[in-house]
Amino acid sequence: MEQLHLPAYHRAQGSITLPGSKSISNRTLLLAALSEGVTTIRDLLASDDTARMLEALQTLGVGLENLGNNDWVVTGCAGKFPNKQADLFLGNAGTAFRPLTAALALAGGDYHLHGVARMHERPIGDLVDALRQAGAEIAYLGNAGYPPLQISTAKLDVSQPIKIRGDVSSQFLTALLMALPLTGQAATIEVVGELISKPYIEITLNLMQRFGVCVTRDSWQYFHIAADAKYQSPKDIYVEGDASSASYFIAAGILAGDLTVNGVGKQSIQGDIQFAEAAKSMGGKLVYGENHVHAELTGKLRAIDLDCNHIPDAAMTLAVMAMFADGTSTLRNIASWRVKETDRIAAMATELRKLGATVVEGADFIQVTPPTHFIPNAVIDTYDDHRMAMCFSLMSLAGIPIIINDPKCVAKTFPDYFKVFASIAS
Ligand SMILES: O=C(O)C1=C[C@@H](OP(=O)(O)O)[C@@H](O)[C@H](O)C1
Ligand SMILES: C=C(OP(=O)(O)O)C(=O)O
Repeated sequence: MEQLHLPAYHRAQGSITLPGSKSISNRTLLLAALSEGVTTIRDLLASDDTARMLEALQTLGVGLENLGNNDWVVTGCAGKFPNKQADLFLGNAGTAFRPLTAALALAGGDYHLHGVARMHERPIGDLVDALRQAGAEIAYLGNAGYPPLQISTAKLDVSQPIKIRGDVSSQFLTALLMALPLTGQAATIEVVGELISKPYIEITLNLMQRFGVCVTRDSWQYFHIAADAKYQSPKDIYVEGDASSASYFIAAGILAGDLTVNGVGKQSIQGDIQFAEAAKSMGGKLVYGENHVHAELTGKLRAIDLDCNHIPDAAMTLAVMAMFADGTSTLRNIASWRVKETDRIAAMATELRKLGATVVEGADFIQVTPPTHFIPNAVIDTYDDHRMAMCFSLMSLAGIPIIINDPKCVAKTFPDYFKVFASIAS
């Protein structure tokens, strides 16, 4: 297994420019394909997750042109995918797998959707249950409730409200929302139970509107799509920097330096920009700009006790920052960590303990008490989870040498992470 030895750094200085948002990139690619017209997408993320979406759209027969410099041209097919039969490998990309499941189930055709082994352990039953209410034909090819899936053409009927659970993943609601305009019928969604990761639904609604479909809603429980809803290309659309990726460099500035993070700012449509508020509550010294955040050395941090349901990805960065706080920190309402790239509560607890931390893990929380003495040169397992690798790199900025196993797992959303990290660390 490849290992990356990070030495004891003591300074993070300079500026970095973020890659495009994964969540915005994959939504924008799919919405452009579901639209009439040609869309030029600027600053698209180039990573494993977007590569899986691009490959899938190409296999489906959607016109794609790479202009270089992360700019792409998508020739929309209005959801009438030219290829009605396809085998789609989607890796571990939740933002490809879930939305494509819904779009293909409602567009019609014979499609085999599969991914890496971990994707076949990530639940999708709540989305399949909702799509089946609309008449979709979806079969589980492995364990019930999980990928891989076989989708077949079906006779759809969305005349009745579609009930969907949102307490395992918000991506199921995202997927259903984005796909329903394909039916050409008015449709109502009723969310059953608590909806998690709500800011990602805001991203979905924002981008659907950019592509001409306005969803009316009653808070977080009812969403309505009109019969004449039809996606139209906005012609040009820019992808803002990834706010989850920003968290690592905001934390780097707070822990060791004087760092400007370009690509996200107070105008960001991403929920993970609220990581900055959480970091400030720990004492982090931050200044927002229109399209950047500046972070500087803060010294001892304050421990926090925070409901992190709105920032599930960036909350992992808080868990590592908690190692430099003046007491025990608790990150709550993060049950979804258990069904992501790995069981993130278990993984985070296991790896933080290797550094000497005392960690209590619950069904939906993690409690971190920093050690009095850090254990140097800990060998960190990353569980094929990009965020584990990126989070733990931060330890080195506090003068703690650390070894990261399988560092290339960052390719899921940030292939150049360690190159960018090395450019600011000293
Ligand atoms: O909709 C999205 O783009 C995402 C939603 C979140 O997942 P959950 O809704 O499952 O928490 C987040 O963890 C993921 O990285 C991206
Ligand atoms: C959970 C994540 O990804 P996804 O669900 O989109 O695979 C993530 O990027 O942390």
